[in-house]
Amino acid sequence: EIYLKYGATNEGKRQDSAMQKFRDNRLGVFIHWGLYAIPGGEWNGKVYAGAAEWLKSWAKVPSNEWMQLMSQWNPTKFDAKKWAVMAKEMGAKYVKITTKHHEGFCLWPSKYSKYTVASTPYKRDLLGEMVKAYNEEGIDVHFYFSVMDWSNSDYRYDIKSQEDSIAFSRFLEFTDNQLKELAARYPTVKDFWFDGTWDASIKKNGWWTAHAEQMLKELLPGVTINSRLRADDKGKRHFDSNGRLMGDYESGYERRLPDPVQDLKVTQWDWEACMTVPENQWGYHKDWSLSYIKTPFEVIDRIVHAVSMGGNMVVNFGPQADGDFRPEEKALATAIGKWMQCYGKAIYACDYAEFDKQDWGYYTRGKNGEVYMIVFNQPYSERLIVKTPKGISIEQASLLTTNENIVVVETTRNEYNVSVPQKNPGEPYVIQLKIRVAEGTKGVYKDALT
Ligand SMILES: Cc1ccc([C@@H]2N[C@@H](C)[C@@H](O)[C@H]2O)cc1
Repeated sequence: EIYLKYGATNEGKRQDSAMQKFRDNRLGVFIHWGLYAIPGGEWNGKVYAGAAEWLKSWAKVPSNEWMQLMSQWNPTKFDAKKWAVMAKEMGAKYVKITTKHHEGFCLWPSKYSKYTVASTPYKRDLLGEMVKAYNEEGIDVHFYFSVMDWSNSDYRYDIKSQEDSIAFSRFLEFTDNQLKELAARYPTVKDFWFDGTWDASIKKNGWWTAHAEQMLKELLPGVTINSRLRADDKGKRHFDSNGRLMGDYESGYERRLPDPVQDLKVTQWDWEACMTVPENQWGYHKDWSLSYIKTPFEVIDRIVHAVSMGGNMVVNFGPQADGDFRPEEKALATAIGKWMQCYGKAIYACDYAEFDKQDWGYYTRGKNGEVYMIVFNQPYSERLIVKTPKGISIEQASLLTTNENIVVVETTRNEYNVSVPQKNPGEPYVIQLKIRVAEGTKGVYKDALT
């Protein structure tokens, strides 16, 4: 054990009601919206295939030139209520909003920066309108906040001189002020998801990351903070030098997921994955033909995969500069919502089932011990193999949507063939298992002598 002043503050998973709500929410929406939506991946006639919210970097645009985009910021089609209804109909229980991305443009009228909505043709407090509208739909609001701020001349990638150190301490004070401002203006916010915290300057100031976490938790009791903010005394990030998770949930699964067989360690802590629909695009990009666009079932697979391993999934949307969403994203939200309407019982407030994963799909476990089989790959054998943990047997199985009884045949100790539904549902479907914990029953099957 190394003594740490700025290491992990939690021992194991937080068990308070705010964290339980975070966990039970399971499905979130990411909203990446900023000046980058205006050029949409194109600069001076050249279209860049990289992340559209990084266009300033790809096209090497100086900050003062980039911030002139503010004069064009006028999302006349923005309607917070429509955005909230879209998230509601998708079945999202929370929304993570980019309050400020790396570019430094603030979606709220911050008094600590001149780069805010207040200094654009569309003066309104967009963040405030979104918070109100989502909350009115019963949707929790989480704030994405980029510490790295390309618009602030005090930002430093590293601390190599006394001047760097003085400038960066001014920058950290500016950041504290913005965080306090966000907490004061929008006290219903439930979470801060920090990004832009990988630079050496932050790793050398682990104390500040611990202070920022503590400050927000004092201002907003119950608020959750992601691991990505945190660096310990030695600059170790996410997990401290003693291997303990910092923050309240692991947030390293960005556009990737843990392996459901090899990476079961993630079930020991809370975690949240986030994903894009085109591989690289978080912000609005005008040309989605440049990369593969995931189908609704491919997005749903990732949502279920995360929940089956005790994690949350946040699906990204990149609104247009005019404040509307592209048709593909509206269609995706509708398709996910339709599926969640039928099968959400196997997702919301569900967790890792501790059953070994099988080829046909994923397991989740509900609050009352029921186990769900979410079937993505129905085998030609028409039998879904289930191997139960020692001492657990299957009592009964039914199709979640119709309650149709599903035949279960025990094939050997702790192994069963669960039949597929009479009529193929034609979409990923859910079988609910009623399991029995058989205390101490002697198995009827003998081990082979080899
Ligand atoms: C290398 C890299 C840095 C930052 C990112 C940001 N994190 C995502 C959540 C988006 O905000 C993306 O811009 C992505 C890749």
